[in-house]
Amino acid sequence: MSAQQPTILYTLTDEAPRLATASFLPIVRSFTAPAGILVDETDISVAARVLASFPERLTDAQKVPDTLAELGEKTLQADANIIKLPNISASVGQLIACIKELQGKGYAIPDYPEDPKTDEEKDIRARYAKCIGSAVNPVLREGNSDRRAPRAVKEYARKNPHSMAEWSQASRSHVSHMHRGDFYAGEKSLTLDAACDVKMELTTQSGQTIVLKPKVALKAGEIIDSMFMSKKALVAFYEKEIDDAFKTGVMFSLHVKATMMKVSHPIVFGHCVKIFYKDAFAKHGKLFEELGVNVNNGMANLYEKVETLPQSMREEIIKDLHACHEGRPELAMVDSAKGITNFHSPNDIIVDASMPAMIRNGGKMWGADGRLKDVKAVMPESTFARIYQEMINFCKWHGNFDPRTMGTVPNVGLMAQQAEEYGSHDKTFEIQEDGVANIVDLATGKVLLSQNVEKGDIWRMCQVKDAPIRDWVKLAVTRARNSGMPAVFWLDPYRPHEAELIKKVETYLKDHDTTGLNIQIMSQVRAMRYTLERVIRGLDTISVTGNILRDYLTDLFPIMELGTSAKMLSIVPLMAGGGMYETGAGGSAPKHVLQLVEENHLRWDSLGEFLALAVSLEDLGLKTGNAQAKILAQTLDAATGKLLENNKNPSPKTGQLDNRGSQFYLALYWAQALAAQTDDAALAAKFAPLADKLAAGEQAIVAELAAVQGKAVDIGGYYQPDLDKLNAVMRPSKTLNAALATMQS
Ligand SMILES: NC(=O)C1=CN([C@@H]2O[C@H](COP(=O)(O)OP(=O)(O)OC[C@H]3O[C@@H](n4cnc5c(N)ncnc54)[C@H](OP(=O)(O)O)[C@@H]3O)[C@@H](O)[C@H]2O)C=CC1
Ligand SMILES: O=C(O)CCC(=O)C(=O)O
Ligand SMILES: [Mg+2]
Repeated sequence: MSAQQPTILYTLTDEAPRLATASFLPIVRSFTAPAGILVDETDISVAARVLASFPERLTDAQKVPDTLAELGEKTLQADANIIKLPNISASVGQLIACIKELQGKGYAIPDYPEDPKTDEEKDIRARYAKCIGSAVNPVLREGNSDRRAPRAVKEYARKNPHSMAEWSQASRSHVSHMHRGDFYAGEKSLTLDAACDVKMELTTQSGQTIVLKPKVALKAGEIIDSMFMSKKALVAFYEKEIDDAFKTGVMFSLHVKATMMKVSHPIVFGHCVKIFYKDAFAKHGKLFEELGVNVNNGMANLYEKVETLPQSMREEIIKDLHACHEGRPELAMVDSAKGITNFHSPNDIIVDASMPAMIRNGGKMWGADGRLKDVKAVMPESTFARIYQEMINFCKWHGNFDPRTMGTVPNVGLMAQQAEEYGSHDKTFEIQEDGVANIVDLATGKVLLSQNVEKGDIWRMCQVKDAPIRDWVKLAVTRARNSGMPAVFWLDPYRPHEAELIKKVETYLKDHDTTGLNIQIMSQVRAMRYTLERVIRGLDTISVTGNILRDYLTDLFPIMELGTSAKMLSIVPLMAGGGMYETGAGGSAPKHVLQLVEENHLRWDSLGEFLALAVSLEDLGLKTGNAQAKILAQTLDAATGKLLENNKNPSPKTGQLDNRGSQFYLALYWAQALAAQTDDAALAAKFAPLADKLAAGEQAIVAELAAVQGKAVDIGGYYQPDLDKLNAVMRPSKTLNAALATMQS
C-alpha cells in the first residue's frame, strides 16, 4: 500500500460480488489512475480467511496474511476509505465445502472436527469457529450505519415498478412468536457508572461454580443486558405452533438469522427440527448421537450422516422421517424443484431477506408442489418478530404496497463496536445444568445481573458502548436535518435494554440543535404503524434503530420499495474519521454463481458498487483535497443516473445484457460525463478518447459480451476461483479491454 497516494481499499469477497469485481476493478482503475488515486484490493473471502487461520500448515508460497485483521485495524485510522462488498457468512456446511475445495487445491489444511476430542482438534475447531457465521462485518463495522435509497434509484423504481403480489384480507398468513420464556421476557439491563471488568458464571444447583467467560472489560456509560431463552418454553412453543399449523391447515416456516446469531440461532433452529421429527428422533435418537448428527446444522447434516449406514437401516430411517410428515403441517420450501425444505440448513432462510420476500409475495411461500401458499412464519424471539406481524396486518387491511407511490424509509442504525445482540456470540452459552447465571464484578465480587436458568436454556450478555450511542444520535439528527424527513427512534420502553437507551437518547439529543426537526421515540409496533401510514401517503420517514432492526428494516423497506436491497446506498461513517462504503444491504446470491457457471450469464446488479464508489470518491476528494476525485464522484453519479434512465441494468435472463454489459454502459456514460464536464479541462481531455472509443465500440462490445453466453464455463473453483480463468470469463470483450488498457499505460 502506498502511503503517499490517496487510496481506496476495495474488498474481494465471495460468490456473485467477487465475480462482478473481476470485471469492475479494471474499469474502476482506468478511471481513478488518471486522477492519481490508487485502488488496492484486499481479499477477505471465506477461503482467504480459512487459509490465514493455518499458516503453519502451508508452504511459504501458499501463506496469506490475515487481511481481515489488517483491514479491521485500518478502520481505526482517520484516512480509511473502504469499499466493502457482501461476503459469505458461512454455515458449517459451507465451511466444510470450502475446506474440501482448498484441500483439493493442495493446501494441507485440516478437516473440520465436528466432534473435537483432543486438544489439537479443539484448537482446530476454535480456529475454524472464527471463520463461521458473520465473521467479517462485526470486525469492520467501527461506525454506525446510514442506509438509504438514493433519489435516482427511488425515481427509477417509481417509473419502473417491480412486481408486487396482491394481499387478500382473507390471507391466513401470520407471524408466531413466543409470549413467555424468550429473551424479551426476562431481560435485565443496566448502565455502568464506571468502567469495570466482569465475568459470566453459572452457580449450579449442585453447588459448583462454572466460569463461562472469565473477563469482559466494560467502559463507563456502557449498557449491558443479561437475557435467556428457556428451552422448556421454546420446545412447548414449537409443539403448540406445529400443532396449530397442522390443525388449521396452514404451511409452516421457521425464520432465523443463524449467520449473525451464530451461537444461539442454530440451537433455536435445531430444537424445531427435533420437535417436528419427534417420533423419528425418539426411535433413532441414540443412533443419531452415535453418528454425530447435529441438526442444529439442518436436516442436510442428518441425511449426510445417514448416508454412511447400510442400506436397510438407511431406508428405515428415511421411512420413519417421512412418516413424521403425516401428523405434521406442510413445510415451506427453499427450492421445491430440488425438494429442499425450510429445515435443510439454518442459513437457507435468513429472516431479513426471507420475511420481506414472503410479504412481497402477498404473504405466501412455496410449498412442496411448487405452489405459493399462506404460511405461519415462526420467529421464536418476540423482540423483533412483532414488526413483521404489524406489516402483515397493514397489508391485509390496505393491500400490497405500490412502488410507484410509496414513500421511502431510510435507516440510521446503531451498529458500531459490535453493538447489542449482534456482538454477543462470544458471550452466549447453552446452559449445562440448572442454576443461577450471574454477571459478576471481578474487583468487588458484586453480582450485577442475575438470572435463574435451567439446563438447555440459552443465556447471553449483550453490550453497547456509550460512544457509539452518542454517535448514533448525532447521525440521526444530521440525517433528519439534511433530508428534512421526520426521524423515529424505534425503542420500546417496556424492554429494559431499550428503556436504558431511551434515557441516553433523550440526554444526547440535547447536545444538538433540533429546532424545526421532527424527532420522536416510539415502540417498534407503533413506529411501524406510524411509518406505514406515511409510506402509503408517499411520505418519507427515517427509522432510527438498534442493530437487529437496522439489519431487518434495511432489507424489508428496500425490497418493498425497490424490489431488492442491492440498490441501497450503505454508508458506515467510521468513528475514527474514515469511511466504509458497503455495497447494498443484501447478500452474495449463490444462485447467481450457478447461473454463470452453467450459462455464462451473471445477473448480479453492481448498482450497489457504483453507488458506493461515488460516495467513496466524494469523501476521498473532501478529505485529501483531490479536486479530481470530486469530479470523478459527480460524473459517476450522473453516469449511474443515465444507466438507470436507459435501463441498462442486468437482466436475469441468459442471452440478454448481464452484469458485464451493465458495467460497460457505466464506463461509457462515466467517460462521456468526464469528457463533457468543464471544471477540469485536463481531465476532460484525458477521458475524451476513452469516451470516443467506447461509444464507437458499443455494438462490437455488446456483441462480444453476448456471444459468450449460453454455454457452461469453468472458473476453477467456487470459494477460490482460479484468477486467470475468472478474469477470462468475466472480461470476454477484446474491444472493451483494449479501450480500458489505454488509460493505465
Ligand atoms: N453484508 C454482507 O456481507 C451480507 C452477506 N450475506 C450473505 O449472503 C448470502 C446469501 O444471503 P441471502 O439471504 O440469500 O440474501 P441475498 O441478498 O444474497 O439474496 C436474496 C435475493 O436478492 C437478490 N439480490 C441480492 N443482491 C442482488 C444483486 N446485487 N443483484 C441482483 N439481485 C440481487 C437475488 O434475487 P434473484 O435470485 O431473484 O436474482 C437474491 O437471490 C449468505 O451467505 C449470507 O450470509 C447476507 C446479507 C448481507
Ligand atoms: O454479516 C452478515 O451475515 C449479514 C449482514 C447483514 O445482513 C446486514 O448488515 O444487513
Ligand atoms: Mg441484512
